[in-house]
Amino acid sequence: MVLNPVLGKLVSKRVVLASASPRRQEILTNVGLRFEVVPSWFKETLEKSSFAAPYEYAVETAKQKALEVANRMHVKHLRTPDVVIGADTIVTVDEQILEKPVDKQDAYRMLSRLNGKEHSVFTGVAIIHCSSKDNQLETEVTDFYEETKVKFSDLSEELLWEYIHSGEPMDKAGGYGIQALGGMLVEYVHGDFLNVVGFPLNHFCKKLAELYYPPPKHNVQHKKYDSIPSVDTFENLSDGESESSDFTEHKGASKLDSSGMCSSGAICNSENNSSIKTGFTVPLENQNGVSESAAKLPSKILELMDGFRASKAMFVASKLKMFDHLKDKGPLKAVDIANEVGTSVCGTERLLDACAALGLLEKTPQGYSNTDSANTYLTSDGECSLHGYIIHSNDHIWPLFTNLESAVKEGSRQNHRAFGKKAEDLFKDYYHSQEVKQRFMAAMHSIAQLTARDVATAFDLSRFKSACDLGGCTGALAHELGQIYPNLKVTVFDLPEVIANTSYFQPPGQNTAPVTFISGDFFKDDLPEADLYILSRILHDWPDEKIHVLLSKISAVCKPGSALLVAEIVLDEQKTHPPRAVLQSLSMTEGKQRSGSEYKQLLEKYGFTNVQIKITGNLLDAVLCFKKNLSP
Ligand SMILES: Cc1cn([C@H]2C[C@H](O)[C@@H](COP(=O)(O)OP(=O)(O)OP(=O)(O)O)O2)c(=O)[nH]c1=O
Repeated sequence: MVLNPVLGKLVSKRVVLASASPRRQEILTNVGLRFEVVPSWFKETLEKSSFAAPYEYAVETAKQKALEVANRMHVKHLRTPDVVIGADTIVTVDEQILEKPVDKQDAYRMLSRLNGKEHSVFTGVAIIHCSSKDNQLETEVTDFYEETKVKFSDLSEELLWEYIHSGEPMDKAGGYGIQALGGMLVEYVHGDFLNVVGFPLNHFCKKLAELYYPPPKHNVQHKKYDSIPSVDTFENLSDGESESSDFTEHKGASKLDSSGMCSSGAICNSENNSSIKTGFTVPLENQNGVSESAAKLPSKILELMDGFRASKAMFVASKLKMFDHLKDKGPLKAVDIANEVGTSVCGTERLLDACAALGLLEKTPQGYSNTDSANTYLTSDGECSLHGYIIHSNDHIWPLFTNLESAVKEGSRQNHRAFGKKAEDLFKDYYHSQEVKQRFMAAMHSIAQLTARDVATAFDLSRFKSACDLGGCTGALAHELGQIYPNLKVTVFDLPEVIANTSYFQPPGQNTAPVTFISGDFFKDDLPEADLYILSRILHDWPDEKIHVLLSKISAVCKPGSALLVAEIVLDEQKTHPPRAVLQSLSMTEGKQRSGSEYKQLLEKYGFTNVQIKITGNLLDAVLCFKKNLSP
């Protein structure tokens, strides 16, 4: 798919859409972009008269919306995003800016002004690349706008009021929605239709192309200075062709040279570029004007080369519970931590420095202390602790990955090489060793806690009265469902040895809705009755024969109208995104990761219909489907 290289650049980044507009969310979701939605709290109250042109107002508002979210996420939630996207749509007629109407009279005033005339719709967009240095947020703003001309027919008063009473105008700039009933008012549109709906997708992709795929420097002298992106079409972009651009990518940085110019020679963001970073590598020219690749920095490859060191440093610091010690007692010197943990002073110092370099710890003359992220995610009792999963990754997944070469050669999981045992024997360990069992459950619990809200809210499940989470382990998702849907009776169905160990993981306090735990084997035993069944992170692990047994059973107990909710990472149709899922496949379980169409096909095969897929942009996506009504 030709667009992949452009949007693909955002895949590994934490992207946030700073907008409550459902249209913007839909436009970006439809092209496969994964993002979080954090609506901006910025009040759209900039003084309009202070802007020379209406689009400047829209661009500035978009920028302020995005900056507010970037700052808030950095300060309050301590989750600095990589990219924040903000947008603002306005309608202008007779040099007046129209935003969203405040009431029906206001809508009437707006629509009357547009009646029978041509007007402009401007959307300002800001793309903010964020990074955190010494706990300070650093931002680089790229912004642009798009104009579309729209002409309304001559409309009667009656029609205008009928339209206003439909309620549609209220949350829309200019008081109309071209994508729905408002489309009937419109005689013609000149320009990008999606721009009117709230997001100029085409220009956005061109901007990304300009940022991530700057053309070679030798174009510089001859290129006209304008604000039009230097890459006009995407057709010529493919990952193969863009190899050199990959090598010149710098995290969170637009491609500007030290003069503030795009390497294309276009003045980057002549529309308004609020920060300019210097020192980017641009291809050098030799005396013949031919660009050389001497200065290219393969940052992506260097990052991958070192990635395993970074993972292991975090794993070992977690395993030695250094983050736990620092949470209780920090700041501490390396020698104190070494004494507490029983490690060498020099080794501990190196490990702590590595963690500081990775942004997990802060180092001051008083010693080392946890960053807020470390407190939240890396301590074993942190609010959203990932400790269990990290230990599982260190003890179980790491040894498997060190045998990846054999796994690829043989096409099978490498338990025998990694642990000196066959898969069946390892499974016996799981049965017999309390420690192994608890470690595994803690791993599942930490991931389930982190993903539960996304899964529980991916669809409106309020119509269901009872739900059964098959393989629901510690009940983390079940509790979240109970919180969100207080009338839902939730049951967790899992193996007896799992159910016997769930008490340790139950949330404290009486305020949570009760969850019922029932033990059984979902491949063999009768399933509890429910009108919503849930399979969260189950299907990707099992081979087709087992999935056949499981889905046949669920389908058989599901009454028509009952539903099945599947939570998995849904691959794109090319099966190369998101990378997390693709890399997980390398564990070589007998199961596999699937794309949206593969899930649809699979579920339809077992009598489910109306398959809906929600890409959450986070760790797990969700698929909801309904048991078909029996044919009459
Ligand atoms: C003209 C027009 C606007 N719109 C919408 C797009 C925007 O959502 C809205 C303009 O308001 P905005 O202030 O741009 O956006 P918003 O309030 O919906 O969301 P946020 O501020 O959180 O980003 O009008 C349509 O949906 N159809 C149309 O035809």
